[in-house]
Amino acid sequence: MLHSNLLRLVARGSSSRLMSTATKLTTVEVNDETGIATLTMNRPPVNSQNVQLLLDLQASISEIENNKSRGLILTSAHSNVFSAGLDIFEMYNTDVERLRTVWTELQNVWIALYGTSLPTAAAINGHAPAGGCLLATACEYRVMRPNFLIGLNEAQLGIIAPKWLMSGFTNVLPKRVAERALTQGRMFTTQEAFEAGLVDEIASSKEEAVEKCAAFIGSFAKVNPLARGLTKLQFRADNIKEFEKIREKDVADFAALASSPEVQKVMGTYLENLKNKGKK
Ligand SMILES: CC/C=C\CC/C=C/CC(=O)SCCNC(=O)CCNC(=O)[C@H](O)C(C)(C)COP(=O)(O)OP(=O)(O)OC[C@H]1O[C@@H](n2cnc3c(N)ncnc32)[C@H](O)[C@@H]1OP(=O)(O)O
Repeated sequence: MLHSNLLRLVARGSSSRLMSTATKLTTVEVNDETGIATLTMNRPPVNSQNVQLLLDLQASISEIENNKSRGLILTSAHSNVFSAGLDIFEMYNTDVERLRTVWTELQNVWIALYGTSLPTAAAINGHAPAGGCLLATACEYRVMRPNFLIGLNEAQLGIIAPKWLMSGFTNVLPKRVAERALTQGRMFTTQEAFEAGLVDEIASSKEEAVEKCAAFIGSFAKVNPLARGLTKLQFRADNIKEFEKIREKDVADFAALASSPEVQKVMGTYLENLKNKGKK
């Protein structure tokens, strides 16, 4: 009953409050009737994850946890990109300390999202490569618009994704599909992602994606939130424990790898290709 009431309210497009926007790069809006918070990334043009966006995401997740929201929907303010992953410009031609900060803040966002007891869902309204896919797979449910791409393409960039970064991905895909995709650095189309189980539903618009995410969160309306949250965290405990054991070494390993001349060269070429793409 509660669940169907919730769905009706969602469908009617009930009013919502814009909470503190934390900063300029994310906003949090709580639907007054459903109590579900929508966290929107807004760093034009592609929500590439620089340190500021990563810090703002953490602040917004904490805000949502503290304001008694019933769940969190992550989405993007842009029409064709959910998030382009880490800001490669911020990692290119920089010092080791900056690289350590970038990676530490990426870890912090991931653990905040993966490890929250709140119900979480991603309304993937555009491309979601690398760090974009990481955020989407840290959530419990994914709804994606058609004709976009999602995946962990690190292998194509000459980078080995650490285990924690793969864990959301490997949790939702059969092992052999995940292994092949990760070793190929494969980007899935929306349809392929749906067929493989990487996304749960396809929606024709962002609004529909957000509604479907809200319906997923609404499906827990009759479940005790404490029992739900603790059950979720038991499922995730092994990944979280393993991550906590290696997190400092992982920062050092990333900074050493990303600052190496070979990887800096790959980044330079990659950035050049991205810039030239726009001129073609
Ligand atoms: C080499 C990396 C080495 C180490 C890092 C290890 C860590 C890995 C985790 C990561 O997250 S790495 C990031 C990986 N991300 C990607 O490979 C995505 C690259 N971007 C794209 O494929 C496309 O931009 C897109 C599919 C996301 C969107 O395509 P479209 O809508 O056609 O936009 P444009 O390609 O024209 O891009 C617009 C604008 O944005 C800039 N940009 C795109 N992605 C990034 C990024 N990740 N970091 C910084 N900047 C990015 C792009 O250069 C364009 O800039 P203009 O100034 O030319 O407008």
